[in-house]
Amino acid sequence: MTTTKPRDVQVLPIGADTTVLRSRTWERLKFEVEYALQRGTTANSYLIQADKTALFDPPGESFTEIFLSALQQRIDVKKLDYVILGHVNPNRLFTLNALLKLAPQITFVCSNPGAKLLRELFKNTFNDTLQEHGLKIAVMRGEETLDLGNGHHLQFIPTPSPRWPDELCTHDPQTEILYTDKLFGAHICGDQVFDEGWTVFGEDRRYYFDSLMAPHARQVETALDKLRDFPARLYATGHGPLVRYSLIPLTQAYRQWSEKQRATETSVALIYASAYGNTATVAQAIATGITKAGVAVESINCEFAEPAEIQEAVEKSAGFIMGSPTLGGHAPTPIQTALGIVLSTATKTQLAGVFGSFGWSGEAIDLIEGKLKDAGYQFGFDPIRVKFKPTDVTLKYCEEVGTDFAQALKKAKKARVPKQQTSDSQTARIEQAVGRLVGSVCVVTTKQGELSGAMLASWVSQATFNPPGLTVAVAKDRAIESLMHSGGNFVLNILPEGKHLGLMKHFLKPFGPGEDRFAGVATQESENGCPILSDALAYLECSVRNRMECGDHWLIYSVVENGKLLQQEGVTAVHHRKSGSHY
Ligand SMILES: Cc1cc2nc3c(=O)[nH]c(=O)nc-3n(C[C@H](O)[C@H](O)[C@H](O)COP(=O)(O)O)c2cc1C
Repeated sequence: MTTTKPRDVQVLPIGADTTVLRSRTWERLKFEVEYALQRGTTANSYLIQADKTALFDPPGESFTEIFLSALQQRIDVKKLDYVILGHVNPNRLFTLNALLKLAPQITFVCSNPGAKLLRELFKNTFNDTLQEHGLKIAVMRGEETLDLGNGHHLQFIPTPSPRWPDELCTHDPQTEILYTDKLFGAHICGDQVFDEGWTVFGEDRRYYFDSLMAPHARQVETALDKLRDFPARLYATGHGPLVRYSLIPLTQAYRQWSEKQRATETSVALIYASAYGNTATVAQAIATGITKAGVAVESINCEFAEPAEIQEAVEKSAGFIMGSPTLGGHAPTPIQTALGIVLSTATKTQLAGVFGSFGWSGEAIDLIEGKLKDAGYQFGFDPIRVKFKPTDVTLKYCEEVGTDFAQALKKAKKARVPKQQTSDSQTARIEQAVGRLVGSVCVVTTKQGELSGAMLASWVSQATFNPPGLTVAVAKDRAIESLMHSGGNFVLNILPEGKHLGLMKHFLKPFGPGEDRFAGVATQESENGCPILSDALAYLECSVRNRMECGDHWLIYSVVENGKLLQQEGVTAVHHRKSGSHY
């Protein structure tokens, strides 16, 4: 999927006086879970040229130069009136500073928390520009409007969430374009600007939602309620295709996915603060791991949460995890306040966890760990200490930690709830019958960059002749699941009858987060870069084409691109079971 195409800016008119400028990268932009599908992304900016000129969401630093050059070919940047910010982030600052130097008259338009952050970021990073030009900011709290002329009388809708406390959507009644910032996006790069044939984006949109929105599903629902009042022909998203053809199904899907999170019985309160985004990135990876195990996450950004909100989230959760950066040898004040609330609210049966990003000493993590330990809480995992920015490997580790944490909560709950005396001779009969389905004993192996994974699989079946294809059912909470999205490669190792028990035992044992699944196992590398088990009967090199969500599993359809018999003699090991409710 990766290409070496250079970054560029794609420009297209999309409505009266309105143009989209899509800063495109075909490569993974950052080491954050949301970019893990590696399909590149677009940072979408928009320009309205009416009596006044407004620019929405200039892109981050890696695009500054090409973006400004594309912009200057279309407008006289020196005359730009407004820069509207769907959210403020440090990465965008570089471009904002360049714009301000070119056009000191610019008024920035953002929410109240956005304005605070913008001032702080300029003060810390570009104080010279601040001193020279000052910073004109129009704060939009929801009542105010901005008239650009020609009917572009903009209305603003604050949609705060723990991840983007300053998020601000904008509605233009003239074009009926709703500028939705992070909502309804996808990290995918291509020539297609709109979402015609939108079902092909289904997997990317769902992945984007799961990694970015699911941990604050409650706030997503509030945002949907607010946005419902604004007629929209187009969602002008911050990333990926603009939403024109799937307005209704995508909005419904967001509603449905959010409700599903909220209806989940077991939840984890994920309480953190993050000055520069690193702790937030770790929090996101942990949250992804928790939600994929079927446990909900209630994210709390301490800096923007009321004490009552923290208390309520802790009270209703089965476990809590706290994350903090270390700044000046301390945990930031909001973390210290939140820790006090947690200590006075959480019961000792609630499982705890601690993480944080630090530079050199990491006192905040020690402080939280020490206080929780002294108070007698049990930890679901050893504190995660990340030096500055997490790497790909660290994020995968955090995701697996999150999954294990969620599984421990589910196990504890199961132990507490007495087994229901279900009638159910009928159920038992079905399970016995389903158990008579058999499958080949296989091991799925994969390697992507520094990340690798393996899983014993017997729910494997040939699915097509042309192209040669097969399906594998992968439980949603499997660690390998996140490496088996469309475009990903794996090897299916088919084990020989009689010699399969050793490998079966090895791959069935529980692995800790980040543990090497191949230690002590003879392997060689396949053409697609994944491990082949040397003792397999045969292997198939597969490429994932699509995934179907089926209850607690993903059914993954893949095309076989290469394969070989490793042993001429021998037959396939077959897995016989007593019940269809177990593997
Ligand atoms: C002003 C400032 C003070 C810092 N003080 C410390 C410190 O005392 N000890 C430490 O380990 N790291 C320190 N750091 C490094 C941060 O902890 C590190 O950058 C971390 O990744 C920030 O996490 P965040 O992105 O979630 O805010 C400091 C960083 C800054 C900018």
